[in-house]
Amino acid sequence: MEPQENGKQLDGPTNPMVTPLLNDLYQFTMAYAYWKANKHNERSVFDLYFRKNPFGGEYTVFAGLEECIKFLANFKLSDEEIDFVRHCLPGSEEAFCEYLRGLDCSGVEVYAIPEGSVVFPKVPLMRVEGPVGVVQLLETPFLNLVNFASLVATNAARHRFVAGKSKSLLEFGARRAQGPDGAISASKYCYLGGFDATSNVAAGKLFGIPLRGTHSHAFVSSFMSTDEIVDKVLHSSDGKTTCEDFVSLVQTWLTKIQYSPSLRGIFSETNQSELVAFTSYALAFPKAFLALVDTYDVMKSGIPNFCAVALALNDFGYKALGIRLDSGDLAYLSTEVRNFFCTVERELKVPGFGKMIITASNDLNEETIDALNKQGHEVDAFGIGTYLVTCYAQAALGCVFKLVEINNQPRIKLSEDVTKVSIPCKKRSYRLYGKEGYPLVDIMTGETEPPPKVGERLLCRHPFNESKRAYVVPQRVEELLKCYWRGNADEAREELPPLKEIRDRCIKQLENMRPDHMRRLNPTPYKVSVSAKLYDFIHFLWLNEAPVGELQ
Ligand SMILES: Nc1ncnc2c1ncn2[C@@H]1O[C@H](COP(=O)(O)OP(=O)(O)OP(=O)(O)O)[C@@H](O)[C@H]1O
Ligand SMILES: O=P(O)(O)OC[C@H]1O[C@H](OP(=O)(O)OP(=O)(O)O)[C@H](O)[C@@H]1O
Ligand SMILES: O=C(O)c1cccnc1
Ligand SMILES: [Mg+2]
Repeated sequence: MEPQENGKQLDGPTNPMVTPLLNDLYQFTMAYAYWKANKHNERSVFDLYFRKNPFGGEYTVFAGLEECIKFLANFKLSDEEIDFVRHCLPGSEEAFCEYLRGLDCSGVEVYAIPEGSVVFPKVPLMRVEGPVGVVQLLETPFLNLVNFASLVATNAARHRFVAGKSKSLLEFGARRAQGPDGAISASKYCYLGGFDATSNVAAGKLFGIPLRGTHSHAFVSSFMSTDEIVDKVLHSSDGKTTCEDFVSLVQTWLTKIQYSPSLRGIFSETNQSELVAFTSYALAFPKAFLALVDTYDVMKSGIPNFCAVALALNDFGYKALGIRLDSGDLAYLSTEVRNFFCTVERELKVPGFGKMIITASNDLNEETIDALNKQGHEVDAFGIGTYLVTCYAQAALGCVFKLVEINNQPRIKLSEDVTKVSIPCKKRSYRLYGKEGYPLVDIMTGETEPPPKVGERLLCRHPFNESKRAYVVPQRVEELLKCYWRGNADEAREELPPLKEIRDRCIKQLENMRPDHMRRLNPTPYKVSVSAKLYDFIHFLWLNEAPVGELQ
């Protein structure tokens, strides 16, 4: 099989560790047992879905699909891998190796909700069909590729929701992420979920994500004296004039600020080595000067030092970018800093100085941003690491992969816990939109049922709770599952869009949700339903498969 996308060979997954062996042993033992029983080519249908929205919310962002399709398109066991699998299955027959050697995904079909969509519990994100021997081997890699991707994309979307549209959100997590893949995946999917940029250079190169960053305390504390600045020359931004001694110019500005009537009193002496560090950074990046201002004291040292350098740059046609705060009370400090910048703008008549960018970082998460909003703050950009990329508030999404049909026979998995009962049958799903343009309900139907029609009243039933049902007259009907892989068949399938397009889709869908589903406190659950026919069938099969107990 030639893995192709519109005639082009599809690359493999981003992480070369994603191979058919990135699997649980039991997938191979089952594959062997299917093969032994000559069942391996039976046509199976599996649904990949999750049961509960993460982070106490009522929505989830679906991510990871592109990586799954790239994995599928390149699914092939090497001879070395086959030898290892054989070694793991003592007593297995040599002929099984022949089977594994010929194994690929040419007989597999994948229908999925487009990546970046807002999705809900129980509705299949992916429907995977094909010979049970090979589809069984897709369970673990697919779940691995979707679970963290969707969790971290949802976490990013929630941070965006609380920060608001106008703030810049920067992902700073590489140092704290769970290993290299945790870092790369988090950068990719935080961008998908609505972040603006990452500090992770590898992710910038791999996915074209905008790169952003400031500098650290090490840079500030590494400087000790003015003598360390050897080259003090700064050419103006238009190249027409030259400042021979930028260090002295900065010092002159610091003195001016010190004697400015409205600024006097906020500070007296600033830390000199910090000033040297800022000056040196400005000489390296005159067009993109920014400073971390909390190494010694934000208001008494960092801010006046920063302003002295920024004003000196301004004399030669450069506009400084802004500052970063990395400790202390971020609401209070950002407000104080903004006031200071505005006073400088007014007193020293430097237009735009008050609009300098204030970036905040330091163990930020949804709650702290919410608290800052409530207190009032002047932060323009949030740099977020640990809580975002490790998904500190919830360890896993809990996506599962369940058999719903084999040889055209619907299958069900029962459980004492009704939320864990699977919804049988090869299904279709639709999103029904109401009069106000919001999605109202997702509905699953049997594969052969006629689709819901615009303007036609339809009964939507809770899959397990008999009394929960509603009539819906959809104003728009969107079929959710689209074909992303059809083995070798030439028939059209969906393209894999660039990451930026997936991100745009995600942002648009999140904006189009009814606000009560999105709020942080006690959000309204979005309705997920089945057709009347599917409801009846689920309960018929349930009764059929559940043994009747006997009381004695
Ligand atoms: N106004 C605020 N309201 C609520 N939380 C805040 C506010 N300002 C900062 N925070 C958060 O409070 C915590 C403060 O962290 P911590 O107690 O470690 O102090 P720190 O400022 O980092 O001190 P240090 O300089 O000693 O590291 C961080 O998680 C930060 O995001
Ligand atoms: O959301 P976060 O996990 O805080 O990610 C960002 C943090 O990473 C950097 O410093 P680092 O944490 O390495 O050092 P620090 O704790 O001494 O600031 C940066 O200064 C932020 O504080
Ligand atoms: O660029 C930054 O400011 C940055 C990057 C990673 C972690 N903390 C801060
Ligand atoms: Mg920190």
